[in-house]
Amino acid sequence: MDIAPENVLHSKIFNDTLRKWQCSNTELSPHNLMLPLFISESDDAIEEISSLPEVCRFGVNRIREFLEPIVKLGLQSVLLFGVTNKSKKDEIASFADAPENPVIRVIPLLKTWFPNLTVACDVCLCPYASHGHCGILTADNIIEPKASRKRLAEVACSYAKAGADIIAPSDMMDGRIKEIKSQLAELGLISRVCVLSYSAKFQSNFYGPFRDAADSGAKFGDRRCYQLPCGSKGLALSAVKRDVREGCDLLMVKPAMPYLDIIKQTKEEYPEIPLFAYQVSGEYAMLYHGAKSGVFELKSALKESLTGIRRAGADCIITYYSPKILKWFQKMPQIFKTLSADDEELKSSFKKLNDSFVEKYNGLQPDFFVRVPGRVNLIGEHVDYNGYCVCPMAIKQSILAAVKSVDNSLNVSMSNVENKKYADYSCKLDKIVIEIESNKPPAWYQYVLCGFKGILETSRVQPSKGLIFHICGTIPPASGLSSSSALVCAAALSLSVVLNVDFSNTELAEITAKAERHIGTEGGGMDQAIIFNAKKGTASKISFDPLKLTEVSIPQKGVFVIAQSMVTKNKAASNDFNARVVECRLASLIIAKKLGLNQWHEYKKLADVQNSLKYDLGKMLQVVSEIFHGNYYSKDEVCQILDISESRLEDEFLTKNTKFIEEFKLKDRALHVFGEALRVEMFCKICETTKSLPELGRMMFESHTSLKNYYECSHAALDRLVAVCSMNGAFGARLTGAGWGGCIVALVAADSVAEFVKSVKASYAGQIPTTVDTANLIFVTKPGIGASVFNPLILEDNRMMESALGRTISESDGAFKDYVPKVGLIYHKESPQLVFCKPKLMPLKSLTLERLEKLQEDSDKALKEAKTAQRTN
Ligand SMILES: NCc1[nH]cc(CCC(=O)O)c1CC(=O)O
Repeated sequence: MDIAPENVLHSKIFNDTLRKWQCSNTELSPHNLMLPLFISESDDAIEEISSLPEVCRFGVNRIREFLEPIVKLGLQSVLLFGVTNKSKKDEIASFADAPENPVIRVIPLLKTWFPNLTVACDVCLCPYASHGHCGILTADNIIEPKASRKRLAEVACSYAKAGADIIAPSDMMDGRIKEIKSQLAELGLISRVCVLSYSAKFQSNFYGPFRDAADSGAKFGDRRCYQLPCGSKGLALSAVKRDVREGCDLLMVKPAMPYLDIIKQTKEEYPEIPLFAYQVSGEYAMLYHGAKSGVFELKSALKESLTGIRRAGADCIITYYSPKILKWFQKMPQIFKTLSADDEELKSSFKKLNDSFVEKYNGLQPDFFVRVPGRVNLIGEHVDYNGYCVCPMAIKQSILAAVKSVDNSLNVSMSNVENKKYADYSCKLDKIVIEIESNKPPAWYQYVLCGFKGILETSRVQPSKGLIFHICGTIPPASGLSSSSALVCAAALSLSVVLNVDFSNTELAEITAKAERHIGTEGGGMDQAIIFNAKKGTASKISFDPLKLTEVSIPQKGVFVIAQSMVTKNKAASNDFNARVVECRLASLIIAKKLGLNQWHEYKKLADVQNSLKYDLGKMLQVVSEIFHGNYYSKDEVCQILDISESRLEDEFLTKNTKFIEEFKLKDRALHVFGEALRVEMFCKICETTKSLPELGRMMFESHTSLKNYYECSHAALDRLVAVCSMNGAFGARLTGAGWGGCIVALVAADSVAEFVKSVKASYAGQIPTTVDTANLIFVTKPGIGASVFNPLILEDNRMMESALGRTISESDGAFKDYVPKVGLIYHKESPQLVFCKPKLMPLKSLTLERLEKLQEDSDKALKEAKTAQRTN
C-alpha cells in the first residue's frame, strides 16, 4: 500500500450523504436567518437604495405586501431600522421614541399580521441624531456615557412597550445592557422582552451602504472611540463578557466574514448563549457586485459564506439575502413530483417514452422525466405586446421528455419519438449555434437549443456534463397552443435539473421567454409565465411589467373545447405577426404625438400611452375614432404626422422584416387592442362575480369578431368553426393564438359537452387530410398544472406502494428531491434545501456551568459554615 489508510480522506466524502455528515451543524434552516428591514417614515413609500441593490425601504403601508410572501416561505424573524429625514433630527435623537416613529407604529401591525414573526428592533441614536453619532455628546463633542445609556434605555423601552420581542442595542455605549435590563424590569417587561446585544461590533468599512440606507452616517469624526478596532481580539472578548455579566440574552458579532475568528472565540466562550452574526451591508454589496461582474455565481458563493459563518459558530445570521435564500429553499421540493394514482394516461405515456428511450439508447435508463403543458389563451389576443393583460390556462396536451445526464462529455443527443418527421440531432453543449434561415420555420431541435442556451447564459455555469434528451408530444404544432414555447421550456427545465442549477418558476419563465428570441420571436412572455406557473383548476390573468399572475377561477359548469382548423401557421416564418406589432407601435406613437405627450417617440406600446394620459379604455376607444381615418396609411403619411424622415421611421420604429411594408392600418388595429383589453377585464370580473357562462361566452364571440374584422388575423377555416360552435350551442367561441390558422377555443356547458364534440367533429366530414392526427383534432380541456419534473419511480406501479402504505400516494409525496451523485464524482453542485437541523447539543459541561457550580458550591459551603457557627453558638 502506498498510502496509509488514516491518510485517505476521499473515502469520507465521495457521496452526498457522506459529505453532509462532515458538515454537521452548518445547515441553513429558516430559523437560522434574520431579515433586516428599513422602515421609511413616508408611509406609502417603497424607496430603492442605490448602494444596496434590490433592497428597499418600505413605508408602514407597504411592508405587509412585501413581507407576506417571505413569511409564507418560512421567514421567522426581522430586525427593524427606522429611517427619518434631516428636519426631524436633533442632539438627543428625540424622534427615536416619538409616537410617530415608523418603527413604533409598525410593530403592533406586524404582530397582528404575522403573529408568529419574531420582531427585533435595532436601538441606536445615530439615525435620529443631528450629529449622526450613536450616543449623546457633550458641548465639546465627547461621548457623555451616563446620558447616553439613560437615553438608549428610554428608546429601548419605547420599542418594548410597542410590542417588540427583541431589543437590539447597536450603539456600543458602556453600560447600556445593564441600564436597559433594569428599565425593562421596572416596566414589568423583563421576562417577556429579550435583549440581543451587538456585543462585538467592530468599526468597519463594510457599513457604508447601511449608512446610506438609514441616513445614519456620522456628520463629523468617526466611531473609533466606541466601536472595536479591527485587530482587537482580547477587547472583543471583554466586550462580550461584560454584556453577558450585564445580563444580555443573545450575543452578536458584526460584521461576519472578516471576523470569523471572533465568532468562533465567542461561541467557545459561551456555547450556551445563542450567537448572532451580522452579514452587513458591505458584505451584501460585495457578493452582489462580485456575482454581477462574473467573479462567481451568487447562489454558491453566498451559500459558501453563510456555511462558513455557521461553521465558525453562529446560530443565526442577520442577512439582507434572507428572502432570496428562503426562495431557494422552496425550490426543489415543489418541482419533483410523483404521479398520482389516477393519472393513468400520463403514466402510460411516460412508460411508452421510457421504452422508446431504452430501445434507442441501447438499454440506458432515463434519470428523470419532464412534462411541459401547452396553453390556450381564453381571451386577450394580440394585447400582450401592447402591455395589456391576457388570460391563459395550461392544457392537458403536453411535451414529455425523458432525460439522462451523461458524465465526462459535453455531448447532447436530441431525439423525438417521431423520428421520421423530426430527425435526430446532436452537438456539444459548449458550442451551441442557432442559425435560422429566413422565411423558413426553424427546425424542432433549434427550439431545444434555445432552452439550453438560456440556462447556460443565465446561470454562467460551465457545463460539466452532457445529456440525452428524448421527447414525444401531443400539442398540435403551429396551431397556437404554444408547442414551440413548451419545447423551449422543456429543454431549459431539463438542463437546469441536469446541471443542478435551481431557478424559481418565475426565473425559468423569464429565462425561456428571453431565450426564444434566439429563434426570432418577440413574444411578450405570457406563454412561459403560464407554462411554469399554472395551477390545476384555475386560469390566470397575467399582467406585464412587472410580470404578475392572478388566479381566475372558471365557473364549474363550463368546460373548454379546442378544435383545430388544420390550417397551420408558424409565427417565425412570415412577417404577418411582426406587421401587427409595428402597426400598433405606429398607432401608439401617433396618439402620443397628436395628444401632445412629451417624448412621444418613447410610446411604443398602446398601454403606455393610456397610462400617461390617465384615460380609461372607453375614452381611449373614443380618441382612436377621432384621430385616425379608416384607410391605409402610407409610409409618407406616417412620416408627415410624426414629422420624421423615412429612414428614421425604418431604423427606429420598424423591424428587419417589416421595413418593406408600404401601408399600415392603424385605426382598426388600435380599436381591437383597446376593445380586447376591456373584454379581458370584463371576462375576469364575470368569473369573480356573476360567474355567468353566457356572459363569458359573449366576450369570446366579440373577441373573435374584433380579431376578424379589425385585426384581420382570422381565416375562413376559423370563422367556419366558430359558426359551427355557435350553431351547436356553445356559449362562446373565438380563434386563439396569433391567428391566420391554428385553433379555436369554445366555452361549452359541461353536461352537454359530449354531444357538442360529436356534432362539431361531424362537421369536419370529408375535410381531414390524411396527414392530420385526428386524435387531437378536437378535445375537451380543463385548466391543468404547469411544468413539472418527475422521478423515474413512477414507472414502478404506485399501487404496490399504496397498498403497503394503506393510502393513496399524492403528488406532494415526491419520492426523491435530490440526486445522489455517482461515487467519486469530482464536481457536485449542491443546492440549498429545507433541512430541519437538529438543535445544537450543548456540551455536557460548559465553562459557565462550571462557574455556576462553583458559585453554588461556595454558597452551600458558606451556608453550612454559617449554620455550624450558629449551632456552636
Ligand atoms: N449603529 C447603527 C447600525 N446598526 C447596524 C449597522 C450596520 C449594518 C450594516 O452595515 O448592514 C449600523 C451602522 C453603524 O454602526 O454605523
